[in-house]
Amino acid sequence: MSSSAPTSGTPATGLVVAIDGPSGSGKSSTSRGVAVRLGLRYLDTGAMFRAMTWWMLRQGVDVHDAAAVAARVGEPEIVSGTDPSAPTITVDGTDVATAIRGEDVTGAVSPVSVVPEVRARLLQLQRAVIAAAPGGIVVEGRDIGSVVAPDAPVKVYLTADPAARALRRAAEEGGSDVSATQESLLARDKIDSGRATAPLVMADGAVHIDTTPFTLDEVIGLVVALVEAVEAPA
Ligand SMILES: Nc1ncnc2c1ncn2[C@@H]1O[C@H](COP(=O)(O)OP(=O)(O)OP(=O)(O)O)[C@@H](O)[C@H]1O
Ligand SMILES: Nc1ccn([C@H]2C[C@H](O)[C@@H](COP(=O)(O)O)O2)c(=O)n1
Repeated sequence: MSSSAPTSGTPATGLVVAIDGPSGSGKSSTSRGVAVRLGLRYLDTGAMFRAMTWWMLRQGVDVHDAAAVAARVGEPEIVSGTDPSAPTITVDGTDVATAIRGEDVTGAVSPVSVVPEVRARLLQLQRAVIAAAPGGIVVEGRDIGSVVAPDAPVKVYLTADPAARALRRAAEEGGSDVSATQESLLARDKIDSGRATAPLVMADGAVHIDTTPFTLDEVIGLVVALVEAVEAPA
């Protein structure tokens, strides 16, 4: 683990644990595990970008036309349920939890995510969810520690070797092609890190955990220890 300098200030809301990192580094599984162990809420911001993308595709919007995407960004109602044992996501009342994991959405989410109007709309929704979780929340994505909740008292940046990430993802998907999976992860990393607005970066004050040698339970334990250290009385 390594850490850069801490930021100053505390959030106006309850405890926020910000977890960022590249695709397949273990953000969702770690965040849910930490939230369950600590009795916190959980928000998957990637699911919100996927939900927006799902809606654009369904409306026939050309996802490579940023102006066309920006023009429609205010229309869908995206609602995230924050129970870490059973997170939900709906668009205009339709459960899209399964649909947003399809190849069509995965292939289109990067161009939608770079559109500044998309990021601005989802940032507003993300901050509203955080504000509605006064007991504390674990929030995961790409820009949580840098943009969404820069004052979060616990910030974690998860990574893993591309080969480990591809193997884990392929195993999850029932043995899909590992090298194709790795290529797709790396392509999304490149876009996420290279975009002008809210690129994937390790936020100031974040603790870096390379999860490659650790089991999921071990990584959850490391993050829980970081939270407990922050919450312990001086
Ligand atoms: N430390 C770990 N050891 C082994 N497997 C892990 C570990 N962390 C996560 N995994 C597994 O790796 C896969 C990817 O994890 P997860 O979906 O949590 O990553 P992610 O960073 O949220 O991905 P994405 O950004 O694409 O949503 C899952 O099958 C998960 O169970
Ligand atoms: N805070 C976030 C969260 C996600 N994205 C984008 C980048 C990803 O490729 C895509 C899907 O996220 P995933 O489900 O893989 O976590 O959404 C983002 O730009 N900012």
